Amino acid sequence: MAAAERGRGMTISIEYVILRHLRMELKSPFTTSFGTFQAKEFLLVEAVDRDGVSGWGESVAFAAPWYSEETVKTNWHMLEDFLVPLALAEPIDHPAELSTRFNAIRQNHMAKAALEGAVWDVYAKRLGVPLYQALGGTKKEIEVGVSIGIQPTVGDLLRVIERYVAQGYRRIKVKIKPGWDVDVIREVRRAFPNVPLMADANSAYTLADMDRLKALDEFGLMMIEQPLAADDLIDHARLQPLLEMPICLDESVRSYDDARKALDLGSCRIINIKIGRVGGLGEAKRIHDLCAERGVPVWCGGMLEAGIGRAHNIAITTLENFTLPGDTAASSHYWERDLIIPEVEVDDGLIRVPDAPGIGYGVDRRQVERYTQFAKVFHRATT
Ligand SMILES: O=C(O)CCC(=O)C1=CC=C[C@@H](O)[C@@H]1C(=O)O
Ligand SMILES: [Mg+2]
Repeated sequence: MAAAERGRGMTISIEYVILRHLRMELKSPFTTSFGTFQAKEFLLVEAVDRDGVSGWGESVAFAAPWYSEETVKTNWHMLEDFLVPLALAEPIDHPAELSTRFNAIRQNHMAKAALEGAVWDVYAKRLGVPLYQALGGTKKEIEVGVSIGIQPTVGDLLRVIERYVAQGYRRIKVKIKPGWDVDVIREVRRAFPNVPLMADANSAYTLADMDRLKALDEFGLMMIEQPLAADDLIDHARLQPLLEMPICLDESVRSYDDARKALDLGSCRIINIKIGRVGGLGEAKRIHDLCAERGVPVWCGGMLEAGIGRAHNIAITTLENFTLPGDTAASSHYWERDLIIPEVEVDDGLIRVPDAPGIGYGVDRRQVERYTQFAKVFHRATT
C-alpha cells in the first residue's frame, strides 16, 4: 500500500468521541415502502485525538428499520456500549486496525462505519492528505447521478427528470414497484429516449414477476437495482441470465464475502457500494478492488446523507473502478442548509473533489448544534 494509504509509524490515540443525534428537514418528502419521511434523523460521530484533531463520520441508519435492521437507536446503543469503548481502548496505527477490532461485534455495519469513518478522517488529517488520497483514490472530479423518489403522477416524474437532466446529472434513477414500473418506464423513455436511466426496485419483486421484469428489457435501462429479496443471492442468480439488462445489487451485498459470492454465483453484473451498508471505508475499498479484478463496475449509492456522509461518498468514489455515476447529488437536492462548508455542489453532473486534508470540507459547528437533538461525550478511561 502507498505511504499515504498506510501512514508510517503514526499512532492515533482517540481521546474522546462525541455522539450527536440530529434531525434535519428534507426539502422533498422521501417515500419508501415503509412510508413517507419529511425529516431525517441520524447520528454524527466526532472522534478527537490527543492533539485535538477532529474527525467526522455519519451513520446512514434511518429512524425506522425499513432499509435494514439498523436504526438510529440501535446505532446509538452499539456505539455507546460496544464500539466507542473499543475505539478508546488502545491507540491504533491505521483505521484498518479499528475494523479488525470491530470484528468482535456481529453485523451493525452502519454503526461501525460511522465511527470508522470518523477515525479515517482523523488519520488523513494527521497525514495532511485528503481522505480520497489516503484511500488510494485518483480522480479529481467525479460524475454523479440523481435518485428520484416515487412521484404522485407520471407527469410529476417527467417534470422532475426534466429539471435534473437540465442540470446535467449524468444518470437518472427512478424507483419502481409492481403497478408503477413498465408503463412508467415506457413514458420516461418516450420523453427521454437517450438519458442514461436505471430503476431501483428495493426488493419489491419475486421470481413470480419474471415476465414483468423481462418486459423492462425493451427500454435500454443501464441496470435494475435489487429487484428481489434484500438477503438474496440465489434467486438473483436465476434471474440475471434471463435479463438483458444488468442486475445491480444493493441490500444483498453487506460485505466483501457477499460480493465475492454474488460474483461467483452470477447474481449481478454491477454493485452499488454504500459505505454504511458494508461496515466502513476499508470494506468498501476491498469490495471495490474485488470488482475491479473481476471487471465488474461499481458506483456509490446514497442514503440521503448530510454533508459529512456525502463527503465520505465523494472520497470513495475517486477509486478507479467507480466507473458509473452514483447517487451523490448536491447538498441543495436534500437540504435548505447543509452541515458543511462549502456545501457539495454539482456542476454539469460533476463534483470537484476537495483536496483539503481529511474529508475535505469544513464542518459548520453552528449548523451541527442547530440540528442536534441531544449529544453525549465519551472520554478515554485514564485509569
Ligand atoms: O441518497 C440518495 O439520493 C439516494 C437515496 C436512495 O435512492 C435510496 C436510499 C435508501 C434506500 C432506497 O430507497 C434507495 C436505494 O436503495 O439506493
Ligand atoms: Mg438501492
